[in-house]
Formats: sequence, structure tokens, C-alpha cells
Amino acid sequence: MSLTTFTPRQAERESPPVSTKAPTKVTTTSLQEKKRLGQPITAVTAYDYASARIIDEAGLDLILVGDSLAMVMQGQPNTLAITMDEMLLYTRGVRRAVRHALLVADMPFGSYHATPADGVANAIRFIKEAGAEAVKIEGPRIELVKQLTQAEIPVVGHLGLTPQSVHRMGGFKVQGKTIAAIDALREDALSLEAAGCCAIVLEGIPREAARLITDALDIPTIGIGAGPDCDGQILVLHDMLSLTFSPAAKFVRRYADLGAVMRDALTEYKRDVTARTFPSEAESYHLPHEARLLLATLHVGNEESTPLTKEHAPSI
Ligand SMILES: Nc1nc(=O)c2c([nH]1)NC[C@@H]1CN(c3ccc(C(=O)N[C@@H](CCC(=O)O)C(=O)O)cc3)CN21
Ligand SMILES: CC(C)C(=O)C(=O)O
Ligand SMILES: [Mg+2]
Repeated sequence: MSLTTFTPRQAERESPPVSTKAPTKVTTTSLQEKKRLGQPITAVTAYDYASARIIDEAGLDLILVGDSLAMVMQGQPNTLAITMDEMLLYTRGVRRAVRHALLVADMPFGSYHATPADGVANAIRFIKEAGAEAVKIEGPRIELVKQLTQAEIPVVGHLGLTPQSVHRMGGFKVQGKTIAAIDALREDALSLEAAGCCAIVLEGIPREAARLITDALDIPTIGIGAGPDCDGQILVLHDMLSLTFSPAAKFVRRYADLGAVMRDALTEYKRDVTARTFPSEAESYHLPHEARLLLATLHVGNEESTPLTKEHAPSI
């Protein structure tokens, strides 16, 4: 198959059919409908209640509790050490915030690698104990995807630069750089689709490879560092808001500098506390007038404590 073949899918993207209804709850099936209609799927990661509230209210389609939280929330060098219990804890917080978006949880390294039975048992925990609506697994684990689908658990696949394979890949390296590698990725994607995946994340691959795979599939692809031809895009929230501490990969676009906003706010707070200009009178609680007078009389002759004089007492 040539990389430059013009496909019906591409024609659909350039002239998408018009949608008539706006669903209020995103589901695995509504994501597939978006692909059919040529409407891009919008996705980001979230790891906490407050961020998830803002993302959900902004109307994004999909929120992923990514195992990238090991790196951006916990400062670990890769995603390998995060546990099921930790992932469940973060997912529960996000769950309480999300009404509109599809909530997907990343299965952590080790939770599905030994046997498919482990994978099914752990995926059930995400659904039962944390309220996830789908799980994401890395790599072409076809038998596991079949068993999860059989167990009524929607699965998002993940191919290309799969961070849980960091040691095998010899670092976080862009994948799919040869025709043979692209062909293998396309075969894996088709197998994942046949096994029942509802979507596939494509990470760190050339845009030409992502386009080829996207056109070969009926289910949507969601890209990160995979170019503009995927059916949707996902970014790590902390990357797009500049809440990270190392140089970002080239696919990251910085939509805000929240790191700078926080730094400025904290510097100002420190200055105010040091100068005793925080808290102000308005930011303090006061006794009622009668009680203040009574308290003042109790202090008469008491050398140890400061009486409430006119100077110290607030006027209410
Ligand atoms: N904060 C954050 N955002 C991410 O998107 C992200 C993570 N962490 N951690 C896990 C993976 C790693 N990611 C990466 C990391 C590097 C490249 C990259 O551009 N690699 C270059 C250089 C590799 C090297 O240093 O040798 C490449 O050309 O392969 C891509 C995706 C994406 N993922
Ligand atoms: C970047 C996305 C796809 C991810 O797997 C994560 O955040 O862990
Ligand atoms: Mg992940």
C-alpha cells in the first residue's frame, strides 16, 4: 500500500457531513460517530478533581487519567513504577468531576503484562472502584483486548511510542520510521480494531504513518506527536499549561504558562505575609460588639494579654 494513496476517508475529512445533534454525554459509540462525521475528537489528561472540572466544563470529549501522572505529578523519570492503587486513587478524584467527557483510565505497567486474566481483573477494578468508562492498554495485546471486550469493558489501544516499553525502545524514541515498521503498526491497529478496541491512541510516529493507519481503521485514532491527520488529538495537561520542568517534545503546544502564573501569585503572597498586609481587616473574623466590650473588661488589670483597645479593636 502506497503512503500517498487517496482514500475515501481523506475525502470525508476535507468535506465532512453536517452533524444535526450535539450529544451531552460522550460515549464510546459517540466517538465513533464523530469519526464518521469527520469531527475531530478533543482529549487531554487529568489527574485531579479541579483540573477535571475545568476540562469537562470546557466541553472536551475525552479525559484520560494517564499513567504519565507518574512523571508530571510525582516527578518520576518514567511511567513504570505507578501502581494500580495509585491509579485508582487519582481516577476517583477525576470521576467526581466529570459529567460530559468519556472517562478513560490508563492501565499501569504490570497490571496486564503477566496474563490476560490479570488484565481483566484489574480493568474491572477501574470500572467498579473508580468509575472509569474505558481502560487504555499499550501494545498489540490482542487476546487481552478480546477478553476485556467479552467482559463488557471498552478498550482504547495505544501504539507507536508506548512509554511502558521505554527499556525495550532504548528511550522515548519516535517509532514507525521504516516502511516495515509502519506496516507492522497498521497490522497491529487492524488487529486491535478486530479484537474490539473502541479507539486507538497513536503516539510518537511520523504523520504519514498515522494517516495511513487512520485511513485503514473504522474506529477513531487519537494522536499525540502523530501529526494532524488522526481523528483526534490528546496532550498531557501539564505540558500544554507549562506545568512541567524539562524541555517539552516538539509536538507540545504551550497554551498557557500556568507555571509563571503560580510563581507570581506565590511571590506576591509571600511579600504580603512578610509585610503583614495579609490578612486585612476584611479578611478577619470579629466578635460581636457586646462580646468585644465584655472581653475588654475582662482584660482590665491583666498584664499578660493585650486588651482590646480602640486602636486594636475593629469597628463593626
Ligand atoms: N510530560 C510528558 N508528556 C508526554 O507527552 C510524554 C511524557 N511526559 N512521558 C511519556 C511520553 C514520552 N514522550 C515523548 C518523549 C520524547 C519524544 C521525542 O521527541 N523523542 C525524540 C528524541 C529522543 C531522544 O532523546 O533520543 C525522537 O526523535 O525520538 C517524543 C515523545 C511522550 N510522553
Ligand atoms: C499521553 C497519553 C496518551 C498517555 O498515555 C498518558 O498520559 O499516560
Ligand atoms: Mg499512558
